[in-house]
Amino acid sequence: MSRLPAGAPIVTAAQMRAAEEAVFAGGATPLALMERAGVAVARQVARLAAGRPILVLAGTGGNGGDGYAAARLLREAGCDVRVASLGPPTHPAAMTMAARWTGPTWPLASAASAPVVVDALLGIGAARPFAAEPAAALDRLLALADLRIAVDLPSGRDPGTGEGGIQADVTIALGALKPAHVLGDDRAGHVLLADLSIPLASDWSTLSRPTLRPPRREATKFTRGKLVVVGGAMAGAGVLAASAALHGGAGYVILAEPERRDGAPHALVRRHVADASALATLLADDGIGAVLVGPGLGRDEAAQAQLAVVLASPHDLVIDGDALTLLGREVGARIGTDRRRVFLTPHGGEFSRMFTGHGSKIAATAGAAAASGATVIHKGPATVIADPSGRVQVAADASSWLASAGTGDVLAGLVAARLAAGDEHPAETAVWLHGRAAARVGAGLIADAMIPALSPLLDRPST
Ligand SMILES: NC(=O)C1=CN([C@@H]2O[C@H](COP(=O)(O)OP(=O)(O)OC[C@H]3O[C@@H](n4cnc5c(N)ncnc54)[C@H](O)[C@@H]3O)[C@@H](O)[C@H]2O)[C@@H](O)CC1
Ligand SMILES: [K+]
Repeated sequence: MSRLPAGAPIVTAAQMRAAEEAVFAGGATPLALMERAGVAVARQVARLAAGRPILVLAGTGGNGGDGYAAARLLREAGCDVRVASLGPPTHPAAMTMAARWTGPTWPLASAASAPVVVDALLGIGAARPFAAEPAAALDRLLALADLRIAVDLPSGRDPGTGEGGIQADVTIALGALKPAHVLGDDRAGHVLLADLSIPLASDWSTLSRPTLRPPRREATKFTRGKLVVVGGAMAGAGVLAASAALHGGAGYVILAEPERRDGAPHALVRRHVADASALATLLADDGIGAVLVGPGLGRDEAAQAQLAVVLASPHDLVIDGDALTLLGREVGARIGTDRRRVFLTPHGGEFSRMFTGHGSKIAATAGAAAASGATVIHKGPATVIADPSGRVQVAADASSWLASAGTGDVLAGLVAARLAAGDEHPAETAVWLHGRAAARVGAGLIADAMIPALSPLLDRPST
């Protein structure tokens, strides 16, 4: 997935149409807006085609209209352009754009291939799968192309969920990103955002770049963020989370472990906590900024007892891994968010054990945050962060090498560190640091290697 613009709004197809209507109410015509789309598409296609012949596949609706407009502009600019048409346009502005196109036009079924194919068949109005004949012609033309550029969406892709659709190398999102540009598989290819000057308001956006500041001059190790990580049966998970917390900005990290253990990092304060009552004693400390429970916790009775103690404490919490599975459907009832902030960091499986999500991953995560009162960091190829107020940020361009054991422990440790340190947006900062650290480590990353990559990011937030 490409590097998407930071902090860019993400809108549903319905919101996009409403925003367009507002532009029309303000005096712009649908034809003028379609021309803007055509200009944006033609500019990108000319750049990417670099002189190669171009075949524009034009549908019958607004998406096809964008295609006819782009084809005309490309031809005027001297490019070798042909159009393959799905049929006569039915959309009024598209009819005008088709009439203004005077270059060579073929029916889709009999069109000759070209090295650059521009897919302007279906956008946000895709209503059903293609019939057999256009589907076969499309497959043939796409297979023979060197470069496939989708206008607004790869045709057939569900704008809300990112499911289905043709395979594109580049997708030019028109006016705003839709969920399909950040969710689903990588069939949208490299996503470019074309600004059509359409005013938009949305609670959903791509992840913003965080504001990272060094500790205040008067900071002490305790005021910088005192964090307790509740370790469990799998010792490594707790160490990874606690190490990430130390490198991610917490001033004082205690790892509470069921057995006496030693080892690096030596900055980590290790406490032997034999049972739940010892944990309760450790947590009876007002100076604690946050508690992380879950990484390597296990799911046995001892783990249940530890989790109950953590939930009974008054501290802000990050709940991850096994602890999420232990909470299951009871999560909302058990976490109690009226006196504190709670962050849940599920992957897809853990999410579905807690919540009965509806709709796209964005909608389901927003629903889970509203229902539980917690901020939900729903991990995966696209990590969706939803807080209970309805605000959603999506990190969709993280390295696929992150699909590796222990990277979740690192993320949980980072969220907890930022929470303990008083970061206003701990989840967003943590996900950003996590993604950038993975990018720095690169191919073949292992979770341990991410940890030393974190500190330089705190120092140079713009990298
Ligand atoms: N978002 C924006 O601000 C703008 C959007 N425009 C374009 O307009 C598009 C939306 O236009 P529409 O609402 O007309 O929708 P589309 O053009 O995406 O699709 C609707 C058309 O395709 C046909 N169709 C649907 N499924 C089909 C199938 N399986 N096989 C064959 N035909 C099928 C429908 O009968 C209809 O004619 C956007 O995606 C974008 O490309 C631009 O023109 C202007 C600005
Ligand atoms: K398209």
